[in-house]
Amino acid sequence: MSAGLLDETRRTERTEAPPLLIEGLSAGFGARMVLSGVSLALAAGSATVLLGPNGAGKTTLLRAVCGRLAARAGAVRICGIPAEDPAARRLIGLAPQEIALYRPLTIRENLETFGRLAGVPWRGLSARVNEVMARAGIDARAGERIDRLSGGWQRRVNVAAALVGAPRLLVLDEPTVGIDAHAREDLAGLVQRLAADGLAILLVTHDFAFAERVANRAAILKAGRIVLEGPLGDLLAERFRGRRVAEVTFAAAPDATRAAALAGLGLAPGEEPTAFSGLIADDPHAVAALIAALEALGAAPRTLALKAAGLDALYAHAVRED
Ligand SMILES: Nc1ncnc2c1ncn2[C@@H]1O[C@H](COP(=O)(O)OP(=O)(O)OP(=O)(O)O)[C@@H](O)[C@H]1O
Repeated sequence: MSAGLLDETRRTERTEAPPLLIEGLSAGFGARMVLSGVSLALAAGSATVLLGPNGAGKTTLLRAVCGRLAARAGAVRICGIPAEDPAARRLIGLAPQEIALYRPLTIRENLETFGRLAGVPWRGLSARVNEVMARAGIDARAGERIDRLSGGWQRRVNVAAALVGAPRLLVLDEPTVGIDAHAREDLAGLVQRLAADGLAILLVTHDFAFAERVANRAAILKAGRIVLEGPLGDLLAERFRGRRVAEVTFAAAPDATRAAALAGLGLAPGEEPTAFSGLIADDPHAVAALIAALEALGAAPRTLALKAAGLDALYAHAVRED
């Protein structure tokens, strides 16, 4: 086979290989293993949210994906290329949690710099930067310095910087930290467009509402293992068919005894001390029975709302289960 044909064959293999394939990955630091037997595949055009409690190993997994942590067992491949190969690194766009931009430089200057770092040749750089700015909706302010931009704009540029090298896999680490609702909507739209363009997206976030807007798959990591993974709609249907989430608030925070009694009714504490929620059957009798049980406890609810189980319920369910 000629060298040219071999190159062509390799290229074909690479384009057909999934943007991210993790198989049986175990990795850690020194004697401490953090990830055990993690497998995950991301197809082109899909967006996967990776969730997990603090310390579950999300950042460690991202490090392995970016080739910055060697596998003890298993493998990570980017479009078929081992993650530790520099060629794989060039196929990944990473938008880190901390805004990683040159503050005194303009948007355009930042993107040109990131383009050079990502190996974009000089000749195509300007056109590539223009294309990315248009895609990210930031071209109108191309000449403005980063330190003059709002948090929301800085986030958009942070994502755009990850796109200049024309990656196949985009990794977004907590992209909604520090931005307002409007900027969050803009960002959600951008991520959806990027997935529609064929990028594979790996999103790490604690922002369930954002994740629900943009992700079509979810993976939940707990103590270094994937405990749940699949299409979001299927995961929700499998676990919550015929049930809804009842969100209850009380006039005052229940004491420990009453909280224990509420737990007995399947109601777990929410973020506010007066808020509790739990799953109930999706029928009017179940609601009436819950209200009667609460009244019997002397804990008549101030409000009771029913909603479809979403990613937050799925996460709570998966993390609680052993
Ligand atoms: N450089 C390191 N050396 C030793 N242990 C580490 C190192 N980095 C992380 N760990 C440990 O690995 C475990 C997983 O950490 P990791 O940061 O991957 O979790 P995480 O899911 O990203 O958590 P968080 O949501 O808090 O960011 C933790 O117990 C952490 O202490």
